[in-house]
Amino acid sequence: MTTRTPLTLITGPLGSGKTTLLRHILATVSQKIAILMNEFGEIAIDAKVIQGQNVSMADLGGGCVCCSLLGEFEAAVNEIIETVNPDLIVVETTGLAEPDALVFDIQESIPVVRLDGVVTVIDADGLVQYPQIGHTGRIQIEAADAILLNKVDLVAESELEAIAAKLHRFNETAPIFHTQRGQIDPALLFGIAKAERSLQPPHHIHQPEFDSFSYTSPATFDRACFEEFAGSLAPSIYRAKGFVRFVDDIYLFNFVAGRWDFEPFEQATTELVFIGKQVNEHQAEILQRLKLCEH
Ligand SMILES: Nc1nc2c(ncn2[C@@H]2O[C@H](COP(=O)(O)OP(=O)(O)OP(=O)(O)O)[C@@H](O)[C@H]2O)c(=O)[nH]1
Repeated sequence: MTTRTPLTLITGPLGSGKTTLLRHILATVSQKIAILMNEFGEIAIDAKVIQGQNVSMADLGGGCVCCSLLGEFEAAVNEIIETVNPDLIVVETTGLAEPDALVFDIQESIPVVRLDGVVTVIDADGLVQYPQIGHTGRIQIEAADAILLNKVDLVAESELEAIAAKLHRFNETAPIFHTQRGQIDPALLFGIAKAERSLQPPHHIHQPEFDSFSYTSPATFDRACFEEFAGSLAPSIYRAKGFVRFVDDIYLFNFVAGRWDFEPFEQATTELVFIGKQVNEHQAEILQRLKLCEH
């Protein structure tokens, strides 16, 4: 009998810390890992963030792996096993993905892998700002074998208890680990799949309420102008990410629910993705404001 390659699924809402966790896993796990990335925006920012780390990776393009890209997903899994023969496969889904269809597909249709666990990363700060857990968030929590309640540095201890209790109502069995920047012993994330999992195919009608658009530019940006821009983005922009070139260097820019940060990052040019509800209403204004920040 051929052995099935263990496959771990990382899911969780937009900007909750999935790529940060993946970077931590890649930095701390010695086995040969292959990564499958699925991103929502048309520019693959996360794939570029991970690429520098000398790891085999396949990128599943813009869209949601949970429905329209299932065929591509199966093909990518088969190809990565044939070409790289990894010890482990880790899949990062978009924050908008509902993982139930994917879990079903992995168990039923891809004989070369076995589901090793579903890890759901939750943004504690996001849940304080937007306490309502929507349909997609609920499915992500229900599917979890382990939940990382991440960004605990941004939230008071008393609020964390209430959030953990809320998560527990949707999933009574998954352990909840409090983390900062995904720092956790990776051993707690592998070999954790539930023995019993519903094998009903989900009736999946996925209608993401989110849109995205992107922006690329060969220009250098004025940092103060860009920071003012980031500080006054319309509240409907929940997530923005990408690379920005300032005079001194180029940075990875991450914006989630009104908070943002920069990290020096080697990249050639400025490219940004904006994600939110009805973002297209703000597209023209955002592009115009970015133009004004170009040197
Ligand atoms: N303060 C704080 N920031 C964090 C923590 N974990 C991640 N972040 C920041 O949150 C932002 C988003 O992190 P990512 O890892 O890119 O989130 P993601 O879930 O991969 O995002 P999407 O793929 O767009 O859904 C980045 O600015 C991270 O540095 C944390 O524990 N504390």
